[in-house]
Amino acid sequence: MGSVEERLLLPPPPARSGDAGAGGAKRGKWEKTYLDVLGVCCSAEVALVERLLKPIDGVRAVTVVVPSRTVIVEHDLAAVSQSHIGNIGGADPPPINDGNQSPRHQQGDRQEGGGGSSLQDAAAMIARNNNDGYIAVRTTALADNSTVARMQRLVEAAQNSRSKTQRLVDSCAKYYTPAVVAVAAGVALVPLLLGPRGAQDPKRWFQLALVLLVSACPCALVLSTPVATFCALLRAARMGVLIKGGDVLESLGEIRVAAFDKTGTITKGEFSVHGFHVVGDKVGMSQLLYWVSSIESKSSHPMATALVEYAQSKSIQPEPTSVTEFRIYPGEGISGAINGRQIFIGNTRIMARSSCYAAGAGPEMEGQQGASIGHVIVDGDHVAAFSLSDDCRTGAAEAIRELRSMGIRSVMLTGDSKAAASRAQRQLGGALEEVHSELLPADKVALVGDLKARAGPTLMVGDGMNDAPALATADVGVAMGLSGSAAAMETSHATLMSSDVLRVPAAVRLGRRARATVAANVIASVGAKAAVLALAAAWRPALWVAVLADVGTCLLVVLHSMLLLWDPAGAGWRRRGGGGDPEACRATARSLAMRSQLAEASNGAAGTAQGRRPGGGTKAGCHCCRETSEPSEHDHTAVVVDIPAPSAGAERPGVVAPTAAIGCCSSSAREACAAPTTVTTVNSAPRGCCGGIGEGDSRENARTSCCTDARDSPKKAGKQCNARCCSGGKQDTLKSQAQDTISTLK
Ligand SMILES: Nc1ncnc2c1ncn2[C@@H]1O[C@H](COP(=O)(O)OP(=O)(O)OP(=O)(O)O)[C@@H](O)[C@H]1O
Ligand SMILES: [Zn+2]
Repeated sequence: MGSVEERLLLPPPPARSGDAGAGGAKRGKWEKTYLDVLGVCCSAEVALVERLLKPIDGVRAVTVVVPSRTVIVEHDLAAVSQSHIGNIGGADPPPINDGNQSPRHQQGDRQEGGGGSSLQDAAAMIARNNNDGYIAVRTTALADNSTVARMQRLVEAAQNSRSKTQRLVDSCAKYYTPAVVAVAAGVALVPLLLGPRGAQDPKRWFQLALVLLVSACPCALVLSTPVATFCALLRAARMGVLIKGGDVLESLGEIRVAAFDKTGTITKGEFSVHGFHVVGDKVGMSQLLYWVSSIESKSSHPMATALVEYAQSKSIQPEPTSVTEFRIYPGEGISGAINGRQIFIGNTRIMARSSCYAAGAGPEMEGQQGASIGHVIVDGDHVAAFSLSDDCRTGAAEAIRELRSMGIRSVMLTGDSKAAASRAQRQLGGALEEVHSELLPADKVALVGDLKARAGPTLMVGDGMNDAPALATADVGVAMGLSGSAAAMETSHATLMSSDVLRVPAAVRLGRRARATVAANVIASVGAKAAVLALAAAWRPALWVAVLADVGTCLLVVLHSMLLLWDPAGAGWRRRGGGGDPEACRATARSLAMRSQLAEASNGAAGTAQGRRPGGGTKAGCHCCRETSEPSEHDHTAVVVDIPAPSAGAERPGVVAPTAAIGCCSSSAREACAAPTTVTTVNSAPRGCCGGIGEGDSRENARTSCCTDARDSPKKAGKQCNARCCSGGKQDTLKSQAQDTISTLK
């Protein structure tokens, strides 16, 4: 515990994203301070954090959210300052702010965070980009009222409610050892208590006490859960599912209901536009497509991509820079101002928001069975309607049927229209047991809560930012890692590293196997000890039998847990670096490349994008599967970013550049890689992807054979390059996830 305490008290490196920070949110007389404390990595440390913070005068409540490594301290600002709390909690002192945003936002969002540089740096930069001008800033709402902040609160509430059971378990555990020692001492002292008659055989009682102490040694019992969990997490990672911890695995095994988001989860999220019709004669088609595509190019919604492409197919080029006042209305659509016009695009809800009450979609849209209908409102006038649709993913129906065969109900929760939801249900052959449509993010949360109450432990699979609160509310939230939003990945408890929804039943099955393994381990370890004790009490206490049973059950538990690595589907024991699952490997590579792309997009990468194949993905080969992965038809997001090598000495060890990234073993980038290519650091790269690379900590360069044909050994190929095989994003949870994967794959 001492070392944990040290870690918690150590101020984290200021430049690292997500390590530490503090900020506050005013709650009347009381202040809430949020600390991102790197040291909190398991629930065992919750009690320690509470012990550190609760005794402070003026602190009313301390909540530790383990998954996000956040400590929320409610305190009286007059009695104890934020910086005092921050210092004790191990975070940088909180900066002065109006107290509206949690600092746990990642680097790009950390204006108020304790990262130490964002707000100052930003001001200096703006003052440099505007020497001769001036900047007018108008604040229209408190950050506390923003959608992101609201979602964050929903997420937080969901995560807080989960840690209570864990606390109960933790508080029981701390009484075990003292209790055993006390009982053993009692047994040893029995002869004294019994008086002269009992003292005849004090040696026997003493031996019995020793046997009790050895038998009570909970080695096998303690190993029974973590070893099984470790093996199951490794197995999950190999099949392309990143699970954020053993408790998630446990919950996976209990799932009774699976709720699926539609767009991007059950369906591909690749819309095609069926029709785009101008309503009235106020605006021409070209003008309209220009406005719509320019505004949509700022949105990450799958419909936006389709509308932009539709405009481009009509030779209209969007100009996102001409759009101002861009806003997203989750579950409704988007809005923006362009050429002095206020434009709203979305479903019927957005019409109400824009004070436009059109009679209907228009006769052109009639007969568009099962399509999603969208509307365009310009300065309060309904000027266009469009229809689009997308299709279910391959394997979605099979996944749902498989879940049903396991006794799990499947439900759809979608923000899309009833018609679009019914269309998906028809494509699935009516496999879903319930379909709920036209839901806002809060509706999804309520429905997940309802499913939990009436049907039992619930799993939610989703991809969008609008799914994040529901993912957090579910017993297990699973994000679509390949195409999903950062918010969904950040909030979820597990991430699918491919678009293959069949991994969902596979993960649940693994969760069940892990639970059964743990149960058998517990029974074996407790049973063996009970047998030894019974033998000792009934016959004679033999210390060697107790020791043998102790070591034997430990071995048994470990070997039994390792069976989880066995793939019952027939692939057997998969070795790292040879014969891995090509699809999982390929998917991991794609997803990590995608994350690096996201990181690049948000921060502005210092690098050049190479190997980008619009609509075709990147040819990627990974050592873990020893195969060169051909892109599938869905590999749209794959990207390879090679960072040119800096001049000698330019590399700065310890400088974290989370945006710097390269794709996984790109063959197409071979030439570029033949020249030394250096990635200074990748703080979340699951190095196992390329098998055998990446010794040392995450800041070191790895010399790998990434750029050579994946089938060739590094020596045979004769070319080596300094390269990180795969890079991840900058989120802290993703980082820890990746680090978990690295250690498991190691
Ligand atoms: N960028 C956009 N352009 C046009 N319409 C949009 C946009 N974003 C959202 N909408 C409208 O809002 C509706 C709800 O969006 P939301 O993101 O909540 O759910 P969804 O993606 O359609 O479905 P799901 O919840 O299954 O992922 C969409 O069906 C669409 O009609
Ligand atoms: Zn979705």
